[in-house]
Amino acid sequence: MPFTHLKPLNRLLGSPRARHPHVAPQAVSVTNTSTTRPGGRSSAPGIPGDAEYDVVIVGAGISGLTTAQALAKQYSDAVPRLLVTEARDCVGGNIITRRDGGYQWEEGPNSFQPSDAVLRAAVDAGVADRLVLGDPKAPRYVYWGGRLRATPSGPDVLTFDLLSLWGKLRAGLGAAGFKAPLPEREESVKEFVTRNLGEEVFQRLIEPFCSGVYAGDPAKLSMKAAFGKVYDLEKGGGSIVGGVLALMKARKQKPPEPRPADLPPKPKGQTVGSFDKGLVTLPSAIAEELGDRVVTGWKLESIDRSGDRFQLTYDTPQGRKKVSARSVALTVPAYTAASLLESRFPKLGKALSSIYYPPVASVALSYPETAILPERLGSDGHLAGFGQLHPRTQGVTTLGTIYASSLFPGRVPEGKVLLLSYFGGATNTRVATMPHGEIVSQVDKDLRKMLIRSDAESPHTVNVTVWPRAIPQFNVGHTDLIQEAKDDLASQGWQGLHLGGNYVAGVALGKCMEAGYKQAAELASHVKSLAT
Ligand SMILES: Cc1cc2nc3c(=O)[nH]c(=O)nc-3n(C[C@H](O)[C@H](O)[C@H](O)COP(=O)(O)OP(=O)(O)OC[C@H]3O[C@@H](n4cnc5c(N)ncnc54)[C@H](O)[C@@H]3O)c2cc1C
Ligand SMILES: C=Cc1c2[nH]c(c1C)Cc1[nH]c(c(CCC(=O)O)c1C)Cc1[nH]c(c(C)c1CCC(=O)O)Cc1[nH]c(c(C)c1C=C)C2
Repeated sequence: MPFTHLKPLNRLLGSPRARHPHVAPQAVSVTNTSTTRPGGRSSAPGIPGDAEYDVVIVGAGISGLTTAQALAKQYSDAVPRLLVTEARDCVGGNIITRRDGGYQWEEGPNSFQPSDAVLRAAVDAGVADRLVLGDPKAPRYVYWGGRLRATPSGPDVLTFDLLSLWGKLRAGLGAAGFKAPLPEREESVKEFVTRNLGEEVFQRLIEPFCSGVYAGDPAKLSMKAAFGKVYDLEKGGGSIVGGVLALMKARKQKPPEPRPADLPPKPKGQTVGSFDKGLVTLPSAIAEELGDRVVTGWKLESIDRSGDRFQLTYDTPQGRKKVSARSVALTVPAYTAASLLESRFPKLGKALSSIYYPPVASVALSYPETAILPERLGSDGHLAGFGQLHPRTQGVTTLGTIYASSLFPGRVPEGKVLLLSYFGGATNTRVATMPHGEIVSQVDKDLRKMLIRSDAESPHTVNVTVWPRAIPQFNVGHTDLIQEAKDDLASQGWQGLHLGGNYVAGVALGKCMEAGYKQAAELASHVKSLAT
């Protein structure tokens, strides 16, 4: 289990894509083989213009789809007329699974933490039997001082060698409360962690962890917004240990509600999950269940208000269409929400357009198993572990690499390994304009320092995807920006327009799903309040 003594942090913590030339591609990928993207849906031509709905959800990424799924399953009485609209020709948003030549890989997210929200979505979509879980013991490595070192995994918390003895002592003392108090001003992740746990924990564990979750810059990310649960520990308990104890006491006094009987058992340890045919299984299954309540190729062009209804104008394969709704959930990226609303809501426009999305490349390379350095092989002779992260100080450009073929079975031809590396991010924005060949060469060069034999043959490039705007950064001030945007909408009585999506919910897939369920309840309650 990685980062165990920081477990709370972990816990929180087809081309052309667009049907229309004016829809900006979300990611640009080049695959060595021709494939079609699973999960694609054709647009439903049957939706009439000027149709009236109770709720319209804009965006069929995981946030919009789980909101719709919950509305359809739990609130169909309050919300009988529901429509989900997606600009691209397929559902899933960032979730893109591809398969070809014996390989299966993810271009966007690679896995999720199997929280109850995720399990609920899988059960409701009828795909719980297709869940696959990674080995909870698979180590995560950090490259430090010329070696890959396992992050602590419980029993080895005192002996692991990623931190020095002094680093461990400093972290222990700080966690117990021997540290400067929480300041009034909002701290960055770097400031918070250095103050609480010391420089070593920051440099060797948390800085790479920020790459592995946000591809972000920890000097800019906000502790409160990016890792709120850990922030709350110190705030609520005076120290990290104090916060954990207070939380345990509160849980004892008010035990959690029993889990619904239809959910699969809670997975043991800190594992990650996917589906046998990849992450796209879930959005595809939800969209399938929703049937003609989902339309693709529908790009929202404008939103207006008339009386107590919202008027939405779309560019669709059948031309311009208008629909009206009592309530709208906008689950598009922050920059899209800003451009749709800024003329009427300048404060919202300024707030949302300032949320930064750095570019990230995901690079899938395959090597023969014989190319792996012998010391990286497990007792079964295969590459062992979840993956590795590379602190920015260690002379490696690639942010990190997931051992994709080790994590879940059946994703490579016999005798091969598939490594999914990430490149760029908030501290290396040059990736957006780098030729793909150059990115691949650099990743390969980096891997030969740590994982691949220096004399190994060149890798087979399975895929390179460059996300020009990959992940929203929860930088210092983020919580205030979201509040400003919501306040601006409320000031003109537009509470029926809900802002959703990962820049509000949190970037983890599980967070998006959790927020989707909450948003469904709010939308249903808004619609009910209008009806009475
Ligand atoms: C490279 C990468 C790796 C990641 N790895 C992980 C991981 O391992 N685990 C994890 O938990 N998370 C990971 N994430 C984060 C996670 O994938 C996202 O936070 C999540 O998928 C966001 O879902 P969403 O529905 O909020 O947004 P999106 O997926 O962005 O969906 C928004 C949708 O809105 C549509 N849209 C945009 N404009 C319009 C318009 N005008 N009209 C109609 N529709 C519109 C878009 O086409 C899109 O489909 C990763 C992300 C990236 C980019
Ligand atoms: C640039 C590299 C990235 C890698 N994954 C992501 C990026 C930006 C995005 C990402 N990864 C995770 C999440 C969800 C977090 C959550 O709270 O559930 C997101 C948005 C999961 C994750 N991946 C790694 C860790 C340590 C975590 C946290 C949860 C866990 O422990 O499982 C590690 C990791 N991510 C990447 C690599 C190369 C890597 C290496 C070990 C890629």
